[in-house]
Amino acid sequence: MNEPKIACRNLWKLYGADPSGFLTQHDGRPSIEAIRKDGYIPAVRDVSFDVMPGEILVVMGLSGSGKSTLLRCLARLIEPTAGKVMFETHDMLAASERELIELRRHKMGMVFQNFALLPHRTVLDNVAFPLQVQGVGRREREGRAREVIELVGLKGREDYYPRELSGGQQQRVGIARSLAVGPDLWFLDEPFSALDPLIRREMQDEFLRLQKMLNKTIVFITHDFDEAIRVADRIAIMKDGAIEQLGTAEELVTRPATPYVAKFTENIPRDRLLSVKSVLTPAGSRKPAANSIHVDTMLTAVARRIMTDDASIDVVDSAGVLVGTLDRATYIDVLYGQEPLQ
Ligand SMILES: Nc1ncnc2c1ncn2[C@@H]1O[C@H](COP(=O)(O)OP(=O)(O)OP(=O)(O)O)[C@@H](O)[C@H]1O
Repeated sequence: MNEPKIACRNLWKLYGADPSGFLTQHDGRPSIEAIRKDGYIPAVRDVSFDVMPGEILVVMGLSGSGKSTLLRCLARLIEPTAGKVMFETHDMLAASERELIELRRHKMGMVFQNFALLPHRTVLDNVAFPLQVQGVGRREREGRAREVIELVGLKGREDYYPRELSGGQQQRVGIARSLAVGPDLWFLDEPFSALDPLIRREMQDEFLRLQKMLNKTIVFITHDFDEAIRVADRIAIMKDGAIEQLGTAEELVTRPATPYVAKFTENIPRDRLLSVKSVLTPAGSRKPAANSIHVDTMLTAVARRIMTDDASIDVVDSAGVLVGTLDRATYIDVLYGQEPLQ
């Protein structure tokens, strides 16, 4: 059985006069109304989840919903008010300052939206910097830095200064720097939000390419649903410090747990997320037509045929058995929101 890389249980972070005392007064589970009434700010509210090795968990939510605070509580850059965070076998909230520094230096990588590069150091020195802090000798750290610089596509720019690079290139330096220590766990807080849309997409591709090779465990914050859909294994949607729902993009869209999630996801282009499975009309048992399609086909891939062919389409499973049919009316209703999904 695979153990989670991060397990977080009943995590709270309240801002205000006496958050711990307030939580105790309310048996550790105050309502949002009680929190507001007493003037506390619910930055993180009773959050529990696991992130499995190699998984990309995306955290989404409106501004102020608690995404950054949650991420920082996981690394204990912010002290949670209550709860538990396990990173592998390490109890993060019981760890000493010294252990925390060691864990952050050796096992965690962090990338934030303002790349925070050192302006008077070259690309090579910026990337090698975390290794220098670890006390790694010059030859070894520069060798490692060159490797990750090549990995992020910046070979040849080792001697440039940050001001001589574009925004996207600077962000690559930030990514290379966070990778230099070979972290197991990668925290990314809106890493691409300062970039213009084309470069942003390029960086997402680059990120996915890297992740394919490196297979890190990642917690990734973004405001942008397009970005979330591209990179996430699962998505957590936060509101007022709590996780409203955590699931795959398809689950959030097809089975929203709350009206808030339904509203939050209503503008996601469904054809990119949903497969034929979500729009099947039952069919009896008969021999499927020769031009039938597989049940896992994405809706976007059948758009042309649906629009040009008046007949409904037979849908089969991997064994070639008829599992239902797909017709134009249901397809349009599901995609354009006329029909609740099954
Ligand atoms: N040091 C602090 N003192 C008081 N309140 C704080 C502090 N830091 C954050 N907050 C509050 O906690 C809540 C969550 O903030 P947080 O920065 O985690 O939100 P976010 O979802 O990351 O927002 P954004 O998308 O704008 O970055 C907000 O209401 C914020 O004002």
